[in-house]
Amino acid sequence: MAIRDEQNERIATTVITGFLGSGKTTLLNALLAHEDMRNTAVLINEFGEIGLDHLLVQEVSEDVVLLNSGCICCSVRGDLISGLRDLFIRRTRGEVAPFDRVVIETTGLADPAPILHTLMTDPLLTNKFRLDSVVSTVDGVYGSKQLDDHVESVKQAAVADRILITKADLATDENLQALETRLHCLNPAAPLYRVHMGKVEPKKLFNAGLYNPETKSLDVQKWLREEAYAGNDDGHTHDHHHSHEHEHEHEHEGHHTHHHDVNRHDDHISSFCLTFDEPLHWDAFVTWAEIFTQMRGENLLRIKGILNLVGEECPVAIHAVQHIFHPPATLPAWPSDDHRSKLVFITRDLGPDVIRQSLLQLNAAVAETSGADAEKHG
Ligand SMILES: Nc1nc2c(ncn2[C@@H]2O[C@H](COP(=O)(O)OP(=O)(O)OP(=O)(O)O)[C@@H](O)[C@H]2O)c(=O)[nH]1
Repeated sequence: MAIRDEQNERIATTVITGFLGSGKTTLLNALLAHEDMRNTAVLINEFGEIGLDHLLVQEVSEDVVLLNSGCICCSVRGDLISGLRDLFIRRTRGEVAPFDRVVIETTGLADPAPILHTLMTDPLLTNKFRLDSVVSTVDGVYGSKQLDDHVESVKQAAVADRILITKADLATDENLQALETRLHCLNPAAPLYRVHMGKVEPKKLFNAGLYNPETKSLDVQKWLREEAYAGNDDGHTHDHHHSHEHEHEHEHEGHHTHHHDVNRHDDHISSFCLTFDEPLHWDAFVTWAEIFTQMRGENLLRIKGILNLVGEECPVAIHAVQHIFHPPATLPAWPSDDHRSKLVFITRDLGPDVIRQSLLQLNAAVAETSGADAEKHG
């Protein structure tokens, strides 16, 4: 599915999130030393905090350095978003190398959603940058306890495209497998990698977005990964029916059962895929999205989908993080012969039935109104 070149020109952006002390800085330091990070700009809050000194080779200006790997490292005091704009302006003026990827570390932020929302909706940024991936670090030792105690930790795992289990060297295999099973339930489509002192090939963390720069095309199947939600479809939340089979590329796979504790935050989380055989009316989907984001925004963690719309030949991709939707993208063609609408959800205290029924009801209402209008005018 080839697309226009301007998609290609937007700068791929990766956001690194994760609980306090879960290994974000260690990951970043390991990444910065990697030569595949050439052409990458990294935004961090403060150089001081991260201890980069031994890596610095050339100071470009007070807050920008060029590393051995060729990577540009930029420290931002305050707002990461204005930092991103500044960095882009410097790139345009030739003051820094023409990087084609940005990695943002969200130190000190419990919830990555505000940054993701700005990246997804700020017109100045969406023109120049595209959100490619969200990477979450989860502590191999304390991760389970953090999922129990802190809902932010659950949200960080739910919005991730890639999950890195850190400090695997300090945890037992049994604990790691239980943690992996739990994370896989929370977010079935995100590949899980165990890492030691942040060592991971950078390319494993990138190219999770809809646009695949290798093929210069939109790769819906790789992006949606609805097959990962198999067994959770239509009415089966993970509490009851989630398959513990790990279908994806774990570096270490686990097939273990775990014991449920009723108070665990992630026992309130469901992940599922809804499929609609009949085309949907765009007005019905928009009304549904408005109602649910206003009334149940807190319960939506992530939505991705491909829609078959009445009157449209081509599919439309939609993507939301919590209550904020990305601008919808019309794709140039269907990726396969399967033209059904598919929506994958990660939700909190919100099951698939109410979503399916409300969307179908709204769709029937819009169909009836448009049918009546057509009759009136015909
Ligand atoms: N043994 C071991 N220690 C690790 C590993 N990854 C990180 N650590 C240690 O864990 C501690 C916390 O790691 P950081 O990278 O600072 O974590 P962080 O998420 O950046 O922490 P904040 O910025 O405070 O949120 C440090 O002492 C690291 O050296 C690992 O894979 N193995």
